[in-house]
Amino acid sequence: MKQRSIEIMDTTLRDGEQTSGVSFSATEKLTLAQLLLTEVKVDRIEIASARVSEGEFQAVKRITDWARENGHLHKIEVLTFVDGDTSINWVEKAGAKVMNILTKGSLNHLTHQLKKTPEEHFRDIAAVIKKAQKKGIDCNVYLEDWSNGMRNSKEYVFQYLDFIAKQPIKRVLLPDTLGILIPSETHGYIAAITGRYPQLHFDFHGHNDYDLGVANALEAVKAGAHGLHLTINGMGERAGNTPLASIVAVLNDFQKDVKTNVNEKALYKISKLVEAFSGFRVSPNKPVIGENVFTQTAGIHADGDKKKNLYYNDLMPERFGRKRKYALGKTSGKANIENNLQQLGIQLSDEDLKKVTQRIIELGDKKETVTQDDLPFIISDVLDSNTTAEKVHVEDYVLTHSKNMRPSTTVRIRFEDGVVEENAQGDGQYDAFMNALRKIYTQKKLPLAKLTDYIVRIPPGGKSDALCETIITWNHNGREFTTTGLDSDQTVAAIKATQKMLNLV
Ligand SMILES: CC(C)C(=O)C(=O)O
Repeated sequence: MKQRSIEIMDTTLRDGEQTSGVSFSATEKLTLAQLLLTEVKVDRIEIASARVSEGEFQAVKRITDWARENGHLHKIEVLTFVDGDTSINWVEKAGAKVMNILTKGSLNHLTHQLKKTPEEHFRDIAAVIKKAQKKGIDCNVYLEDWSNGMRNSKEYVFQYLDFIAKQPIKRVLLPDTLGILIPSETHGYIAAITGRYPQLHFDFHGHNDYDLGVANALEAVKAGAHGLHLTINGMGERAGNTPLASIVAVLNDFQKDVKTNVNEKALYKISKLVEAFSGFRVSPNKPVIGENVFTQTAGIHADGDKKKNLYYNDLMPERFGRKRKYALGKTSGKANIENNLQQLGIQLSDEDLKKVTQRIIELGDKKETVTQDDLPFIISDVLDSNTTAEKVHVEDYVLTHSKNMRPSTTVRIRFEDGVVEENAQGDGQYDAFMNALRKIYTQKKLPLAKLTDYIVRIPPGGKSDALCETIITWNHNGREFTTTGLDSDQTVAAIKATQKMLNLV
């Protein structure tokens, strides 16, 4: 099948930066520009608005310097205004070669904001294009508020397009400025325009106010649009712009008669980088790039995946440089855990698997999220307590913590010959626990190992805050040894480590 190429213009560095509270530094802009063009392989990038600030000027300059040396200069675009020479001079000084001129795409905007007639506006636009041309700068034109223009002043839009069709411009950029379009409307408007002006190149620029950014972009393509404007992570004013990753996946999977140059494998990486640079967090359920979107939580899905790929769809994580994950929690079940163990290369007996599953369910019940990285620690903890023949068991305890009073603990320890209970205060809850234990051991005239070191840490590599590991070093009659305890609570983890010690001396 012959495929039509869709030009992808990324505007993360211009419209995306209009996300409330976001500002990229010049270095961040340069890094993202380089990655967008060389790794993500979008066709063009819009990197700034002219005249904004000295910082913005420096950022544009650094990007155009790099782009000139690397053959990308004509892929770098700057938003400019119908302001005589001002924007043109700014763009020229910054070394850019393409400007996207912001013009009016609705009679309402033209009349009430610019207070001009269509003829006056067209005259001003033509003058700007002419001056830019003389300086060797290419022009595209934005029809701001175009979607409202089509709804309420179609005649004006066509008058404008008749005018612009005679101008030496490269592309006409059609923004749904307020994100008000629904897909059928987008299709109708774009089809009418591309049908009437087959000689012109049209880009669709969507916003996501009704969560229809992707659907509108798809319809624009179906109706004959030649290019799309997108942002990484759907950043942008209000509800943002059409997200690049989502629409690329949709086009690749559902619109086989078109193709883009975008490299799917780079989409997750660039998403993470933009998230880090912007501080704008990606929702975990954001398609393609969200943290959770390739994580199966329900055990039944993991079971189906193992049996015959029963839950397969085309949206495979590997396409985007990601991996399928199986969540560990109270609904995860045996199959999820087995999948994780398989990925880690660990084999367990049925009995041990049951115990590990039980521990994960207990943690899940406490609303803790367990990650794959936590799994080896849970296994070691559960299986460790299996193998230690329990002579001594910490049967019950009460830990109290109060303001202006010392923490206290009541402990009940079961020995082979009966249960002993004591209480004590301490500098902290664990210290109080140890003081009570010491009383019990003194009473029973039993030796107790001395604590020499105490470390608390989140299991290394663990990305969740579900668990902490307490590692205690003991000395008994000159012999040093270490025990560990794992729990969501630090003191409980320490008590578990202590119980192991009681059974080792
Ligand atoms: C500034 C303009 C071009 C814009 O982003 C829009 O209309 O959505």
